[in-house]
Amino acid sequence: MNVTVIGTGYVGLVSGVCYAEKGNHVICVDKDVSKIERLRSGEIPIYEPGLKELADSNTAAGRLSFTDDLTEAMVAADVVIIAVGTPPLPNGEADMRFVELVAREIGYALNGYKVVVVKSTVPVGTNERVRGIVAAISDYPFDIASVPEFLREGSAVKDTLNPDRIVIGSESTRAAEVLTRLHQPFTDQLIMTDIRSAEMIKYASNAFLATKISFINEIANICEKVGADVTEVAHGMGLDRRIGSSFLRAGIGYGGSCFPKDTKALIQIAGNVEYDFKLLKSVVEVNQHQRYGVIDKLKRALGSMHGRRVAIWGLAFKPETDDVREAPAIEIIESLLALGAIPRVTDPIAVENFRSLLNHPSIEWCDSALDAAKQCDAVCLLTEWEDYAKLDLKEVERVMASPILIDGRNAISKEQLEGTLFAYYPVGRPMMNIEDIAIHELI
Ligand SMILES: NC(=O)c1ccc[n+]([C@@H]2O[C@H](COP(=O)([O-])OP(=O)(O)OC[C@H]3O[C@@H](n4cnc5c(N)ncnc54)[C@H](O)[C@@H]3O)[C@@H](O)[C@H]2O)c1
Ligand SMILES: O=c1ccn([C@@H]2O[C@H](COP(=O)(O)OP(=O)(O)O[C@H]3O[C@H](CO)[C@@H](O)[C@H](O)[C@H]3O)[C@@H](O)[C@H]2O)c(=O)[nH]1
Repeated sequence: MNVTVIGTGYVGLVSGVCYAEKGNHVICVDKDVSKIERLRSGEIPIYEPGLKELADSNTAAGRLSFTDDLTEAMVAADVVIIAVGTPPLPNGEADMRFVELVAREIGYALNGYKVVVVKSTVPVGTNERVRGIVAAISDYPFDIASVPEFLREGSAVKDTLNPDRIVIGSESTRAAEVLTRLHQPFTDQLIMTDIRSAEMIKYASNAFLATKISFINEIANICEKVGADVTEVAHGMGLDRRIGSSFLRAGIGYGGSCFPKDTKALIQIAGNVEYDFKLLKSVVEVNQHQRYGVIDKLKRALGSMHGRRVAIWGLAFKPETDDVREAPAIEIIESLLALGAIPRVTDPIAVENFRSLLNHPSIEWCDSALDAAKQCDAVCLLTEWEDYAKLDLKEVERVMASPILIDGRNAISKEQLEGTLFAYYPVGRPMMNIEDIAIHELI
């Protein structure tokens, strides 16, 4: 099948490469000419395990190509997939500008029957708007369908090639048949539904996962007060199949390009039909507050933060990605700067992206976790990179001014702490090594 994918962000690029991997001829289009040039020269602009190998082999096999010319890319297409961004507007609503512009471009480029798929995460009713925009421009026949994307960054290729399910929202038998043929090689779990339900499944799924995270974070906060261990609690809960063990890792809250934006968008979608989504509003509020637990623990350990050197391990919103969009690290570092502290920051791959978001003269950029810890009064682990869970903390302790470790992701093991004098502050678990007393009184 001939597939044209519009937008080469995470979703467009990964799904385009994976459609090619399943034997389709895929042309990926982006209006960002420099991105297309990089892709044509074999460079992958995002960090995503396994993506480059797959892109290279499919390009070499002649199944994958890149262009900035949408009209040319659509000539032979059976399916045209919209995968452009839907970033948040200041009021939380999704910004539909890019989707609507692409719909117009599709209208002008249409040259015969095609299935137009909306893969971007969009409010209910958007597919109908896209249909209206295309139909107002073109007389050629086409069908519209919603195929939301559920990939996670960092495991996007694996998720796309082995999805739990693929949701296909369509109201035309012809489109449903085309999209079944396109997606059957990925899974037997094809959920055929109407367009509005498909659009809603995406928001409801993200909102539910975000709810699990905020729920376990609140349980963690209570655990800290009553002396229970949230990792034990989550394990005990998760074994109940009705609950499930995933997305019960307590920490500093969710970030990334999806949960923060999609939860706020769903609150707005509900508000637009006069429904007050109270539960989801609390989920967002809990998440916003959770990151400041790191600052509270630092203050408890160090007293005044002015002039304190604080190492930050991890800037990305999660491991295995260089994406820093809505990363909790942003507000944590801003708070440290406001308190007069000196953040010494590091991340295996996200430093450059972070620097382009927040480049304050007081931030010290470091090459490694050990380098960042030098002469620091405390270390805060904000992203659970595997490397950090392997660090020799005795070595880290030696370079620090005082051995205080705030673990925002419960990533450090008991074994790592053994033989050190670290005051260890995890999330929702008992502290280890020394009593819960202010270190500044000791030193
Ligand atoms: N990032 C994820 O993990 C993820 C997962 C599931 C769903 N989604 C959803 O998928 C959509 C895309 O997300 P993303 O993270 O890939 O976006 P992104 O912002 O990383 O990339 C979007 C791309 O679209 C391009 N673009 C914009 N307008 C264009 C136009 N008129 N013609 C051609 N290209 C154009 C941009 O240049 C950019 O390269 C969003 O709605 C998002 O919510 C994202
Ligand atoms: O138990 C958990 C699981 C996740 N997180 C945090 O939640 C955020 C999101 O993580 P994850 O869902 O793994 O990453 P995303 O790439 O943002 O993927 C989510 O958002 C995508 C965009 O909509 C969807 O496609 C995916 O299905 C959905 O998982 C990250 O900050 C994680 O640190 C936790 O704090 N605790």
